[in-house]
This record gives sequence, structure tokens and C-alpha cells, in this order.
Amino acid sequence: MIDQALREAMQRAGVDALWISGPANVRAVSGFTHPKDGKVLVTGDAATLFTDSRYTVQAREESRLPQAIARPPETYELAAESVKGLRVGFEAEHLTVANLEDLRRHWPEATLVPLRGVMEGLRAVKTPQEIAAVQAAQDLADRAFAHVRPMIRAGVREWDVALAIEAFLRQEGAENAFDVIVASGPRGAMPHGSASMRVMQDGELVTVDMGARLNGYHSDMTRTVAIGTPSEEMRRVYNAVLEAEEAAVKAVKPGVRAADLDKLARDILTKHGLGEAFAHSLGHGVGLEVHEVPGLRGTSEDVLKPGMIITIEPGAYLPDVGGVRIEDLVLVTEDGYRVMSLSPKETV
Ligand SMILES: CSCC[C@H](N)C(=O)N[C@@H](C)C(=O)N[C@@H](C)C(=O)O
Repeated sequence: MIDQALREAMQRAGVDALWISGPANVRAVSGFTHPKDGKVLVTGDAATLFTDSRYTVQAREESRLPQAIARPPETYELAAESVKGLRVGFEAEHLTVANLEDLRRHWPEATLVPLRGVMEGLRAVKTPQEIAAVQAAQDLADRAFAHVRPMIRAGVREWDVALAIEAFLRQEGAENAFDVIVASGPRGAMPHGSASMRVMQDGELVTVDMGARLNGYHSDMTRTVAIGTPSEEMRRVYNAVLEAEEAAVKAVKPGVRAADLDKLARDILTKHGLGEAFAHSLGHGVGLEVHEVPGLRGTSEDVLKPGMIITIEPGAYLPDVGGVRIEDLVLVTEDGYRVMSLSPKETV
């Protein structure tokens, strides 16, 4: 992926070279699958993966880029010659202060320029191979959800549902994309209520938010399901969130501003008196990370483009009462959208 797009992005950012240290960015640019222990230096005419001797064989097998095997500070010394006199961008969101001090010490003749979101912006639009990888992760997550759905009943612990999801994914060569959220009854008021030892009860709504990480790519989906018949209030909340979710999904197409999509869903929830209860953004991109560009929030400048994979996930959270979130994974296509998550949404 050291292609024209990256060179142009570097030019726009006013740098001659780029030191890439964000793990997902290192992986995207090199193909190396242990990117926490890798860095990439892109200069005008070259790009090199730096990793250490634990990964000599792995890097040789996986990396599309030539490799330099060294550990810091030798890594910086090896690169020093090629950055002499250059303006070198670094990823301000990923480089630690200590690492920046190291770069300053070892590259005294380079001008270090903090940059944000260069690689992330390029990664927002997925290749056909990446779309297939996310779809495979989502297909697996759909199967895992179907597998555990019968367990979501009175008398079962949230923890056991999460455990069964994780076991299913691991059995299939994947892992959790993030700690499984199973939030039942009043715990549903916590948007990120990771599974607890709580025993689920009759008449409760249960929010399950889960994803698979398969071959480095993530999926993300939420379903809220009922055990028996929930209160009239919670059924009203469920149907309001479902209305907002379906309307936002239908509005997905290239050229739509992410902020406008967020507003569309928020306005529907506000109409139902739940505007304040929608305590987070409408969604986010998904790929090598669970949370990627674009950000579907009121302050976002992002505009949808074909090839983006996003979540649409409105929610409403009532402290001490409960909550609902419904989330689909959606591909932006040339003329609209395709929903990638196929687990059924239940009538409540
Ligand atoms: C810790 S990963 C959680 C993944 C979960 N499916 C999720 O995306 N939850 C959203 C409510 C969320 O965290 N949204 C972010 C982008 C936000 O609104 O800041």
C-alpha cells in the first residue's frame, strides 16, 4: 500500500518522509502481522520495515517491504542516514514522548513534524480484499451469535454467554474483537457493560455487543433481545432505537456527511424523548481496528465514500432502568449501502 495515495498524502502534509509507528498502520503498509513490534520508514523513493530478530523469518515471509532487523537504539542509527536533512512526519497519536525524544537524539539533522490521521484517512476506504476479510469476520460473529442466542434466558449468567461467544470464535481460529458486552436489565444502562456474573431475569432486555477478529480484521455488531415480555417503557425504547437505526442505515450512501447521519438518528430519538439518553456517537469505521475513520458524530468532518465500512449503532440508556443498542455493520457501496451483519433483529 506504499502507493501513490500515500505519497500524495505526505506531499499534502508537507513532509519528505514518514515514520509509521501505529500498529494498524504498520500492518496496512507492510503486511507484517506483528506490527506492535514493527515500524516503517517511508522516504521519497523507498520504504523499510524495521523489526527485531524475534521476527526475522516472519517478517521475511509476510512483509511486502524490505526489512531491517535491529532493536532500538540501533534501529534509529540504521535509519539516521536516510532521514538526514529531511522533514520527517511522525504519528503524533501513536509515538510516545519517550520515542520522540529518542528520534530527536538520533536524527539531529532531520526536522520532525507531528502529523495526525494520515494513514488512518487512507485506511478508511477498504480494498476488495479487506472488505472480504471484514465480511468473513462478521459472518463468523453472526454464527457465534446464533450459537449463543438460546442461552439468553432467565437463570443464565451474562458471563456464560460471553464465554460461549469467545469459545466459539476461538474454535474457529478467531478471537474477540473486544471484551464481549452482555448487559442485562439495569446493566443495560451502561453502553459498555462488559459481561458480569449477573444472572439474567425474566422480563429483561439484554444487550449483546460483540465482534470477531479474524486474520487481523474486525467485525462489530450489537443486538438487544428480550427475555419474556419487558416493561412497556423498555419496549417503547427498543422500538424508538430500532426506528433510528433503520432510518440511518437506509440513508447511507456516498457523499453523505457523517455528522448528518448522526443527526438523523439523534433527531428520531429526540422526537421520542430519548435525545439525552443517546450517550455516544452513531458509529465508526471498522477494519484493522474496531474504531477507525470515519467517525459518525456531530463534530465529524468525514464524508462517506464507496468502500468504507461503518457501524450504525444508536442506543438509549436510562440509568437504573436499562438500555437498548442496535448495531449493524454496513458497507458503503457505489450507489448506497450493503448491510454486512445478518443476525436477525427481534420484535420486542
Ligand atoms: C471498546 S470497543 C467497543 C465496541 C463497541 N461496539 C462500540 O463501538 N461502542 C460504541 C458505543 C462506541 O464506543 N462508540 C465510540 C466511537 C464513541 O461514541 O465514542
